[in-house]
Order: sequence, then structure tokens, then C-alpha cells
Amino acid sequence: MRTLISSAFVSLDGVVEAPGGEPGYRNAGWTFKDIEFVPEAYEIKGREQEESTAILMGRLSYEVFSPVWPDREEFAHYKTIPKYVVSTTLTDKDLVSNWGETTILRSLDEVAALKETKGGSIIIHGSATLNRSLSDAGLIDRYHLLVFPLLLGAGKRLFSNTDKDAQKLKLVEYQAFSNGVQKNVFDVVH
Ligand SMILES: NC(=O)C1=CN([C@@H]2O[C@H](COP(=O)(O)OP(=O)(O)OC[C@H]3O[C@@H](n4cnc5c(N)ncnc54)[C@H](OP(=O)(O)O)[C@@H]3O)[C@@H](O)[C@H]2O)C=CC1
Ligand SMILES: Nc1nc(O)c(N)c(N[C@@H]2O[C@H](COP(=O)(O)O)[C@@H](O)[C@H]2O)n1
Repeated sequence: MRTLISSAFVSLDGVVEAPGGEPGYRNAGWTFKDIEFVPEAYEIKGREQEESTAILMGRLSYEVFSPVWPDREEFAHYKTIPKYVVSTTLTDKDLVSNWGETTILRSLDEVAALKETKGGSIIIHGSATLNRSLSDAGLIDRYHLLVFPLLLGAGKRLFSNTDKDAQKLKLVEYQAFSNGVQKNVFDVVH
């Protein structure tokens, strides 16, 4: 089965919304505002890109990434691998034409079926709403979390507040950086 990796910048209180400065959120840009830039903290971003063989996104994250990432040199590998967008509303004509092969999935069952196909790891960035439902459905296998030393309060969260059994995680890689950011890589114990 293919491994599904959830990668996110996250505040200590679990918020993932608007890390890069999207307008309309009071703390937008929290990954770089008042946090010193430490290049080593982002090493995992390059590694996860090289190791991924497909990207999965929620529809709203697709609408954030697709106008920008196809032309960004730093995301060149992502341009070459298949992309999957989960949406009940998107149609093929809404997809951008310069980002390579993109498939719309209509449900979590279709994500589960994708995981059963041949291939390597699949990465999902942000996509808060989709992440929460994937996690609750037991479909995420690994987390790459860069945890920022911030309490952001309001905002979309990576994890749901569903009343459910505990999910155990195994810490497989970690590092703390001089700016207070912590890298935590967890395998989900299925
Ligand atoms: N911290 C980080 O590292 C990153 C954070 N982000 C942040 O994430 C946020 C985007 O996430 P969010 O707004 O939650 O949106 P998502 O990207 O999760 O997209 C939500 C949409 O995806 C579709 N979808 C989600 N779950 C399902 C499902 N189970 N079945 C069918 N369709 C589904 C729906 O589309 P439809 O309505 O078409 O049915 C839904 O409206 C932004 O605020 C962005 O800043 C983004 C990237 C990185
Ligand atoms: N989870 C995650 N991993 C990366 O490698 C990223 N570059 C991002 N970026 C976040 O997604 C939004 C748009 O990205 P760029 O600004 O184009 O990098 C934005 O919110 C970024 O913080 N996310």
C-alpha cells in the first residue's frame, strides 16, 4: 500500500491556516513574521519533495497552489508527478493546464483506492479540512510537522475534535532549531 504523508507548518495549538500570508486572516504569514529564518529547519521540505511520487490536495488548497507552484523553480519536482484533488464540486475544466496530470477524486473512498494502487509515497500539504477527515478515517500514515513556537488561537486546525479512540503515533525523527521551530516526524501506528 502507498504511504500517505501529511506535511504541515503548524502552530503549537494546532493551527495551519495561512502560514504563507494569504489575506483575510489576522495572523497570516506566521511562519516568517517575527520568526527568524533558519534554513536547516526547511531541509525536510526538499527531501519530502524528492521522495514523493504524487500530491494530494483539498480543493481549496489546490486553488491556492495551482496558480503559483507550476512556475516556481523550488517546486519543479512537483510539476513532474501526478496530482490528485479531492472535491465534490470541481470539474476538469477548472483545472490549470500547466501543472501536468491532475485527477479529481470525489470521496475518501477514492483516496483509499488510490492508496491501493502501485507507486511510492503520496504527500498532502496543508489542506486542513481534507486532512482532518483523512486522519479520522485512518488514511494518513505519516506526519511531517514543523511546529512553530506560537499560539495562534483561531484558525483552521490540522486535527479534528471528533470524539474517537486515541491514535498512537511513533516519533521517528525530530530536531529543534535555534528559532524555536521543532521538526517532528511521526508514523501513525495502524
Ligand atoms: N500549514 C500548512 O503547511 C499549509 C496550510 N494551508 C492552509 O490550509 C487551508 C486550506 O485548507 P482548507 O480551507 O481546510 O481546505 P482544503 O484544501 O482541505 O479543501 C477543502 C475542500 O476539499 C474538498 N474536500 C475535503 N474533504 C473532502 C471529502 N472528504 N470528500 C470530498 N471532498 C472533500 C471539498 O471541496 P468541495 O467544496 O469542492 O467539495 C472541501 O471544500 C488554507 O488556510 C491554507 O492557508 C495550505 C497549505 C499548507
Ligand atoms: N505544507 C507546506 N509545505 C511546503 O513545502 C510549502 N511550501 C507550503 N506552503 C504553504 O502553502 C501556501 C502556498 O505556498 P507557497 O507560499 O507558494 O510556498 C502558503 O500558505 C505556504 O505557507 N506548505
